[in-house]
Amino acid sequence: MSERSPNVLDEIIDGVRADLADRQREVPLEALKDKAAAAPPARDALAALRGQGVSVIAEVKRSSPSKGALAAIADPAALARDYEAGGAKVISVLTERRRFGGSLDDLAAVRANVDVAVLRKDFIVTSYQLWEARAYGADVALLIVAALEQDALVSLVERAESIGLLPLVEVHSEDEAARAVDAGAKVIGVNARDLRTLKVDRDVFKRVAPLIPKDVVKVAESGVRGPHDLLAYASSGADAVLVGESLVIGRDPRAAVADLVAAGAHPALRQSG
Ligand SMILES: O=C(O)c1ccccc1NCC(=O)[C@H](O)[C@H](O)COP(=O)(O)O
Repeated sequence: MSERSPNVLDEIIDGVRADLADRQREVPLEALKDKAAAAPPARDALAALRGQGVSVIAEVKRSSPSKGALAAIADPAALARDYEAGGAKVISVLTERRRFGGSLDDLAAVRANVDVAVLRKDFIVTSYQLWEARAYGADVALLIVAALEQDALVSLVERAESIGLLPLVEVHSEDEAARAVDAGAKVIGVNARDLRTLKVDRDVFKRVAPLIPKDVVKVAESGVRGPHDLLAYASSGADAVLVGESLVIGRDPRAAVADLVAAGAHPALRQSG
């Protein structure tokens, strides 16, 4: 990446690379590929996200750099089942350990206990992590444009698709959206949170979404506190919203997802699925 001062995203990625080096020493790539080959086939997240209404992607999130500890989540599979019962189309599992308290075991536990597609939400910088994602059951993998040079982004999009993962390519600006489109992303997430500064600006989606082609699924990420935020994102063209914090800190995650799903199902929101 170009010369700039260190920021939160860089710090997270430094930790991710250190943990990754440990795992690569413990589990050779060939062993991971064997595990991926033995995993159940990937679920069709693209079809789920292209369905009627605004889809809800509900996230298993214990903590975050912006807020610290959010919820203990002793049983991520139980939380994911609640999300699914509320109508979530995809479950997002944060697998980063140091700042989010997640793990690949969380991912596997969630995938084994729901019937919907599951997203590995992490800071993916090598194809090894994509093989891990598939080996532990993920159907979708997050690729963050701000964390990748363009050639790396293109090659990770291709590698993800070649091993059966749907890449969700995350952007936070017009330039990043252009890079995601050039990389061939079928699903683009516009994150309201600037991962370098942690500032949340829900208007970013409104600015960036018009630059994304119509046939690409648009996911509005972060800052959804309830149905009113989903409706605002929907009015700017969101096909789906990705929600973490407000679900894990609430008393009834199933009802909270159901409320979002009901708001997103309003026939006036979308002319076609
Ligand atoms: O959540 C953070 O503080 C954060 C900081 C740095 C990098 C990523 C971060 N979060 C990942 C996400 O994008 C969110 O977990 C996801 O979009 C859900 O957001 P929210 O509903 O606001 O929890």
